[in-house]
Amino acid sequence: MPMSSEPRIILATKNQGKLAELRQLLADVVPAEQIVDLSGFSVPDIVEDGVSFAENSALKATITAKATGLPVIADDSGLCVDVLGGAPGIFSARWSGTHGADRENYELLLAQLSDVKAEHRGAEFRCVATLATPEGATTAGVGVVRGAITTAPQGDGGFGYDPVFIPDEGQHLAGTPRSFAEYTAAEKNAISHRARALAELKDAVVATLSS
Ligand SMILES: O=P(O)(O)OP(=O)(O)OP(=O)(O)OC[C@H]1O[C@@H](n2cnc3c(O)ncnc32)[C@H](O)[C@@H]1O
Ligand SMILES: [Mg+2]
Repeated sequence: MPMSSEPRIILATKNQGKLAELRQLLADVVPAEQIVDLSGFSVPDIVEDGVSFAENSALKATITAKATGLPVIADDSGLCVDVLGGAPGIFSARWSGTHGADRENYELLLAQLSDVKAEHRGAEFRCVATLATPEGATTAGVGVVRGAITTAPQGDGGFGYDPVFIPDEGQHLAGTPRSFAEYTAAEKNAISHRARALAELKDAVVATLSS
């Protein structure tokens, strides 16, 4: 890999929470100064009209790579609740009707689940991360983390639905069950859907940057 501080890979997300996590998750394979966000690039507005995380993730990555001429990583993700048949799913970002209204989105979800007993509150975060080259090649990684929906928000960290999601794997950590919004960044990055999707992509990222 050339020792250059030129941007070499773009993270194609407008979500600041995702952006921070993706930067941390790539830190072991790409020097920080070679990873840039969308600011400074002219990319057409992307309509996420796919019907799966995979389709929307590929749309965001391929359109951005073609528009910028650089390799791109995009992430499409969301919360899938068992008793809602997998909703909000691909509609997670605008479940309440307003895109990116995190509090309204999780409050609506909690209201919808208000009569659902603890044993039926299972859910999972899903993420598909796509690496696209300007030539149109794509590689995808998929990640899932299982957990349960709380009855009230817990914690101020993270973003999106983190205050209402308690990961099953958190049970080995000390103390009462904590939501993702009560995890440190490192704790969340150790088990998250996004970390797992990125782990599947890392070899392809290294190969693309060294070609
Ligand atoms: O499309 P981009 O620009 O990447 O940003 P976005 O926020 O619209 O992202 P998505 O279309 O992938 O929608 C994903 C939504 O799912 C939620 N979400 C995804 N990962 C999450 C996580 O790790 N913690 C909490 N909520 C998450 C969050 O509310 C996001 O807005
Ligand atoms: Mg989006």
